[in-house]
Amino acid sequence: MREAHSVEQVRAAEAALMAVLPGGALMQRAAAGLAATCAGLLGRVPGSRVVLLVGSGDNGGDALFAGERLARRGSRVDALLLAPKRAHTAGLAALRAAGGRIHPADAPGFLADAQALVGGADLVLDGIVGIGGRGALRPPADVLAAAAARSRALVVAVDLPSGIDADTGAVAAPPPGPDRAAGPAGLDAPGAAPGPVAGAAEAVEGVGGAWHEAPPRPAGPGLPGAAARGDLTAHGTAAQAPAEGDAHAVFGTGMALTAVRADVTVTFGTYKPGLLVDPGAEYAGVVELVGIGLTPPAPVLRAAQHADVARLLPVPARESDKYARGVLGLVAGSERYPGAAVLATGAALRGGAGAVRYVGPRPVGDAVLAAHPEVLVGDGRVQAYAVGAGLDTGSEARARLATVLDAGVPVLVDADGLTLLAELGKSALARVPGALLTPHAGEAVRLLAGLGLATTRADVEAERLATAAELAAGYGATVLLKGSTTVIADPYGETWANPTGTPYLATAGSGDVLTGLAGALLATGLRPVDAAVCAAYLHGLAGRLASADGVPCAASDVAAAAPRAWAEVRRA
Ligand SMILES: NC(=O)C1=CN([C@@H]2O[C@H](COP(=O)(O)OP(=O)(O)OC[C@H]3O[C@@H](n4cnc5c(N)ncnc54)[C@H](OP(=O)(O)O)[C@@H]3O)[C@@H](O)[C@H]2O)[C@@H](O)CC1
Ligand SMILES: Nc1ncnc2c1ncn2[C@@H]1O[C@H](COP(=O)(O)OP(=O)(O)O)[C@@H](O)[C@H]1O
Ligand SMILES: [K+]
Repeated sequence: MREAHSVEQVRAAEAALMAVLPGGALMQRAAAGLAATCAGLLGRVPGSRVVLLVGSGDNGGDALFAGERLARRGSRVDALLLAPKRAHTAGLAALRAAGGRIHPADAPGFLADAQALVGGADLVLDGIVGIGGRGALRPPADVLAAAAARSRALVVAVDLPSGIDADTGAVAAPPPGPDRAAGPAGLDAPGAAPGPVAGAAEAVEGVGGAWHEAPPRPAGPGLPGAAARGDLTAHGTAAQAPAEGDAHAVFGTGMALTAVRADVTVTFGTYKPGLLVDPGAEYAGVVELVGIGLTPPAPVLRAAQHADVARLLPVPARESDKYARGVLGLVAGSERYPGAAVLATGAALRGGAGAVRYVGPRPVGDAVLAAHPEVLVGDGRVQAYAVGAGLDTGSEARARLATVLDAGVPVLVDADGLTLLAELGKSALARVPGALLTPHAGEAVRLLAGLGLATTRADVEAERLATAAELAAGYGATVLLKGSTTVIADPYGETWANPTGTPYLATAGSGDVLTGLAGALLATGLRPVDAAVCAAYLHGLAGRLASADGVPCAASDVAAAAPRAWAEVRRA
């Protein structure tokens, strides 16, 4: 399991450790781990070209000391000091002593030289800001972040990609204005007002190493799954990329980034939530954790791995029968949307329950039976309900929802069921012993409106953790908020980020498949939060398997791949 801690928790743990260690020891531990990862990525260290982007705080200090270690092993190291007067003094002296070259941002011609160095580097180390960062990158860091994204160098972020919010994963929008001016003293200039934007185009696995079957990224020399930079379009900048060193072209086309896009992030002591949640997770690339001896308290966010899910997945006992394994009642589909019922039942049959009972209009039941003859049709006893996929919002749907919410068993509410729930308000869940709500961002907006809170889809997408927690507390239910990073929050404060998935899951009916899996797991007796964590994980993995080699998949392919996902998890 990956555990993430807030900046406040990291600072407290760091202070406790620093009180009993000699000065500078923590930074040396961090720098040693960082240099070791960089050396592994470079493969051959002597003769390699390493460029350090050095900001004004300890994040820059880490980069300088790691640069010192690489210089001593034969790398050519160039440090670009973005705030020369405030660069880490001891780190600077150490790098100088090891033969590193220092380039202060207030030197004439700095920007053009800096871009040329970044363009020719094998590895760029991003030590601009770490957990002390606030808002968008300031000039000239923003321009150098863009240069790093264009270059063929591997970009390694120190602790976290500069510019992402460590606690939320939000990436600030660029400040308003036609072109961004950059000056030598730019990093000391006032910061931009933060405002989140969605992450850009690259498809990555989110949390590196979580995957036994990594996505098809070209492998770097030393770290399996890490990308060797070769494809400019991966960073969405190739079409506009100006010639290296052409500062005018850079400013003329507004080529600046509000955050660094890393291939690899080396983070210290513990994961930061922003590394596990998009858009930050996408900017972080593959994340490596370097232990520095911190002992932080309970995490604010967790991300499951195969073994965690394997421990939770139900296994039938020797003398189980289908009722003991759990029966899911699926209240889904309508004459208008019969497919949702067919998809959800198909997935539910692969979700570990003993039986799936379909409850709904007769013609839909016939369609379900035609596709899945093993489904029971009609009312009967169940251990959990899943209600809402393709249900419609008319009077019949309302009556069905009311019956389910009164049945005294755990209930998963999805899609149209959520629209109706938002109208009814949280009191509608009063008699449900364990509710699981599975909104996408648009449905989350409606649910928040049901609590009297106005927001937008963009705000939900930028603040996924806060939104899920707010809904969980407001409705007294577990909430699985779907999206490029699916996050899960229960009403007692437990929060998870799902590390599996692929943008190929953005296909019609994919949410119905998730409903089927999660509903079945709920019926087996898992706690709603555990059912949600397992279902999201399996769904993401199944999506990856169904779209292997970049072949688009349909939602029914995702359901069909669920047993393979299950098997892969179990093998762990
Ligand atoms: N915690 C631990 O256990 C350990 C922590 N360690 C390391 O320390 C790091 C934290 O160091 P830190 O506290 O010095 O802050 P840091 O991230 O360098 O940034 C602060 C500076 O950045 C500036 N700045 C802010 N926003 C900006 C922006 N948008 N764009 C540009 N600049 C911006 C800000 O300037 P100001 O706002 O004051 O003008 C200030 O000067 C941590 O991430 C890890 O790497 C390890 O060494 C060992 C163990
Ligand atoms: N860009 C993306 N990356 C990864 N997963 C995604 C992405 N977009 C959507 N998904 C996943 O696909 C599913 C879509 O569900 P939903 O929005 O309910 O679709 P539908 O209503 O068509 O079934 C969710 O599990 C969501 O997390
Ligand atoms: K950084």
